Amino acid sequence: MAIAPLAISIGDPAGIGPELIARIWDMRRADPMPDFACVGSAALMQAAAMKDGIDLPVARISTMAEARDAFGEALPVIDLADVDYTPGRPSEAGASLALAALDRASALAVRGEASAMVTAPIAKAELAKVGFNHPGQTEFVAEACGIPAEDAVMMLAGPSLRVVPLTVHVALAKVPSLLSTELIVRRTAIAARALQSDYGLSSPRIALTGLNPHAGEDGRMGHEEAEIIVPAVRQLQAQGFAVRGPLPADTMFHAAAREKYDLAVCMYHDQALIPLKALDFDQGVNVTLGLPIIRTSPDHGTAFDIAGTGRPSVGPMLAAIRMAGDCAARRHANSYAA
Ligand SMILES: NC(=O)C1=CN([C@@H]2O[C@H](COP(=O)(O)OP(=O)(O)OC[C@H]3O[C@@H](n4cnc5c(N)ncnc54)[C@H](O)[C@@H]3O)[C@@H](O)[C@H]2O)C=CC1
Ligand SMILES: NCC(=O)COP(=O)(O)O
Repeated sequence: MAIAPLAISIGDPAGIGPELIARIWDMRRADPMPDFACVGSAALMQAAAMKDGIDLPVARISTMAEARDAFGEALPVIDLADVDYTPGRPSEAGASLALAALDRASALAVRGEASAMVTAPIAKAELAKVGFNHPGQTEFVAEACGIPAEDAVMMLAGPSLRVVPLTVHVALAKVPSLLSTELIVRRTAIAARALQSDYGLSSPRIALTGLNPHAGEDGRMGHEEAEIIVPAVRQLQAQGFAVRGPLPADTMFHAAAREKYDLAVCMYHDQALIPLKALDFDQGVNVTLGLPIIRTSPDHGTAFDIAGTGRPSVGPMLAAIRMAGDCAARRHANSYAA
């Protein structure tokens, strides 16, 4: 049986999502990629493409089954609403479209009508104005899948590095109280199993960071390492995972250090995302591990400052589409091998 197309949610239509989707579809012949459908607005996609100098044929579809036939000649679009295209100027109508698209793309993936979902960027503050009450798309998709938000693990991956932030969209001051041995073990084990099943790493090597400078320097600069992280490392090792740490975060991202692990599990958002974006911004993918479905996203946000200028790089969005396609193909092959 053929693999179903991907569903791409349009993201905030005032951001760079629409022009990236249009440009990537336009590259499909020169640079083969998985078939996909855009969930959003057909007229808006055409307006974004035109501003980018692309003559974009669209095929309004109602089922994903129609997307495969259409993809070669037109961008398949599940047309949810007609919203004005005003790049760089977010609006409530645009945020409502972004939310509706995220919701529909999630449903398509959960029902298996899409082989994976790729989410173009949203602005969390804009979506909050129209009732979005999740910290990010990760938690929204987890809920759509019926799994607890704690079990949806964010990983950012690029050619040089993979990172998991154990705590994500929370104030830095709250991080120490949110970290626990249980949380570290649970989320690291989910990430390790996903690397085995979806990324073909039979025994992923995982390095855990410390929380404090120099991983606490024997308790002189903090106690979280000894009290929380070391017991987690021991438990994970006892479960058979190739885990080591806590390592000082400042010295584990240089080239030689990165060769010693497949995944860095970090204690908070910026500890993970700063090295990833410094090294791999233009090919960085944000993927949610631990879900029954596949969900990826580019590592960047809405970039309102350059929306509609033709300047945004397609690199991260294209990498997110390719990774979703690769993971879907691996799951498809595994389901036949089972
Ligand atoms: N996957 C998602 O949905 C994400 C959403 N966000 C949201 O995006 C909004 C804006 O966040 P910022 O911190 O400003 O990050 P941002 O990633 O939107 O922009 C940061 C800088 O990178 C540039 N940039 C971003 N993507 C680019 C691309 N493809 N090509 C060239 N340059 C690019 C922007 O022009 C800007 O100068 C926030 O509301 C945030 O919540 C942020 C990260 C991920
Ligand atoms: N910093 C990563 C980010 O903002 C993406 O979050 P999410 O919307 O994918 O949960």
